[in-house]
Amino acid sequence: MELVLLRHGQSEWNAENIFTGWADVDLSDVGMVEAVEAGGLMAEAEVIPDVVHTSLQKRAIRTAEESLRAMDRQWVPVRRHWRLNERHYGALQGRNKAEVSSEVSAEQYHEWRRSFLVPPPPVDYDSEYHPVNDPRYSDVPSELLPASESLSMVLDRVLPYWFDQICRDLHAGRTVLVSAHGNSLRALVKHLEGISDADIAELNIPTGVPMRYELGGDYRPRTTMPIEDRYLGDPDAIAAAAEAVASQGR
Ligand SMILES: O=C(O)[C@H](O)COP(=O)(O)O
Repeated sequence: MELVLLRHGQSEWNAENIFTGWADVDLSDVGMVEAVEAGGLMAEAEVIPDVVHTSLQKRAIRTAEESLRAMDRQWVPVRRHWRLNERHYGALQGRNKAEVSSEVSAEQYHEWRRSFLVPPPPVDYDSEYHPVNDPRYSDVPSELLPASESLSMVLDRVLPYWFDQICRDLHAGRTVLVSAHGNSLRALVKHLEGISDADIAELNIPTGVPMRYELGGDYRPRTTMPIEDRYLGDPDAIAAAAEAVASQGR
C-alpha cells in the first residue's frame, strides 16, 4: 500500500512569517511552483496517486490540484475534509511569529509551537477566526470545532479520518496522496512512526516536499528508516528547508 504525504506549498502567510492555522490563505507564487515540482517528483518516483485527500483550506487544495496537473491526473478523485485542516493556532492566528516570539519567553514560544499537549490561547467565540463563524463548517457539530488546538487535539481529530476514510482507500489498493498541513501531517507521522510525545517536537516538515510511505497490512510503515529518507527530492535542500521551519520566529 502506497501513501504520499505532502505539506502544501509555501503560502502567502508562510512567506510573511505569520501564524496561519485555520485562516484560509492562498499559495504564494513560490508555493505554486513548489506544488508543480511536487507533482514532478512523484511522477519521477513513480508514485502516482489514484485518490487525493485534502483539507478544506485552499493552500492544500491548490497544492493537490497543481501537483495532479503536473502529473496529468486532474481526473483523480479529490476528497476534502476539515479533519485534515492545519492545527487551529488560536489567538496566535494572524500574528507575526517573530513579534510573538519577542513578547514571550523562548520556552513559552516553543511550547505553543511544538509541545504535544499545550494549545495556544483560544480565540473568542465571536472571533472571525472561530470556525463556528465560517459557513464551510456549518455541517460540523459546533462542539467539535476548536478555538485553539494542541498537536494532541489535532491527532485526536485526524485519526478518525485516517482509519475511516484513508485506510479504506489504501485497503482497496489505491495509492493515496494526502495534501495537508505542517501540523496535521506531523500528527499523522507521529501515529505512523510511533514517535513519542517528546520527540515529535523535533519534526519540522518543509513545504511542497512529498514523503513516501510503503505500508503493511497493519497500515504502518513496512520498513523503519529515518524520516529524511522518506522525502522525495534533494536531501540537502530539504534539510535546510526543515531547519528554516524549525527556526521561524526565533
Ligand atoms: O499555521 C501555520 O502558521 C503554519 O502552517 C505552521 O506553523 P508552525 O510551523 O509554526 O507550527
